[in-house]
Amino acid sequence: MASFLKATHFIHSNNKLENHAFPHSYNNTQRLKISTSVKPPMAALSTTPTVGLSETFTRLKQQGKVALIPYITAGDPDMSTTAEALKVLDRCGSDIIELGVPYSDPLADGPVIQAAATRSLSRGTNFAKVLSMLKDVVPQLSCPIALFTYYNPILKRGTERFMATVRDAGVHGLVVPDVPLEETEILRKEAARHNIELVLLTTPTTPTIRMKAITEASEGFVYLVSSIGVTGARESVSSKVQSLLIDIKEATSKPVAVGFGISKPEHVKQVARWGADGVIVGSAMVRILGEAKSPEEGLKELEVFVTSLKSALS
Ligand SMILES: O=P(O)(O)OC[C@@H](O)[C@@H](O)c1c[nH]c2ccccc12
Repeated sequence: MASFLKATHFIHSNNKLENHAFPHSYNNTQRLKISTSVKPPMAALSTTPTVGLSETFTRLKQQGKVALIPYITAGDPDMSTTAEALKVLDRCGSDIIELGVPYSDPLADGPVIQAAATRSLSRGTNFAKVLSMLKDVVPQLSCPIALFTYYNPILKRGTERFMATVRDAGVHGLVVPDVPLEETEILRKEAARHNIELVLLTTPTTPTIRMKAITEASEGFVYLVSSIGVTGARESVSSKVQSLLIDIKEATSKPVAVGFGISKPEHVKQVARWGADGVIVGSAMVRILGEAKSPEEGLKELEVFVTSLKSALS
């Protein structure tokens, strides 16, 4: 519990989101061995076997493409719509999907995602239900899933059991925003052992030395938070992102995806032009599903929206 309290305190007191870094506890060669020797059980049933996050970026880079990474909250408006939404997003060219586990105290989220989490929880969504939905749906997807969760569900289950469970559901990546890097060592170790790529975040206020440590420890990609504050659509993307991307790319050859406030095809184009390897769009997707007149309408609107973002990247 202590580490969770410290983690939440970290966000409250600094009003920012980032991870700290320890030097890598395992190297790339070891990592490669892990990824080739451990095959995801669910992917074997899939028509198009999914590859992990970093491999997805490698393939896209070879084609000169930038990854489109939508985020949605599981269980909003209901779990079967989430299952359908994952299929729609996949079919419309998403390269990775970030799926959020709803949490009652989502410190880093703005009003749209907070409201989605509240609705989802009030319908009875819990971690087990999200995982059982994923077990069904992941074999039908061609793109990998990065599960987004606050630290609490991990703490409750224990890191080892948590990683085994999410891996068993076919999840490839994990984003945990409320654990400072100093406390991610066990998470990273267990994630690597279960072939899960643990994505770490850096923000505009992260000092350079710390940013470097974060890029070194991050797996799959580096998540560049475009602006301080909480998630939510914004009018424009801060032009600071361009220089942040230059700095990060000087520090690492790992792919960098930008998120926070990206909600329009123009934003996506701009961020791609600045050299990002991926763009993450959350609140705009969540709003569509949450505000639609019916789940069917929401899915239709989601399809139109994600298609417009995808074509902005081609
Ligand atoms: O909602 P936005 O502004 O488009 O940002 C992406 C974001 O939704 C997703 O990655 C995310 C949802 N909740 C978070 C909390 C912290 C960091 C990232 C996230």
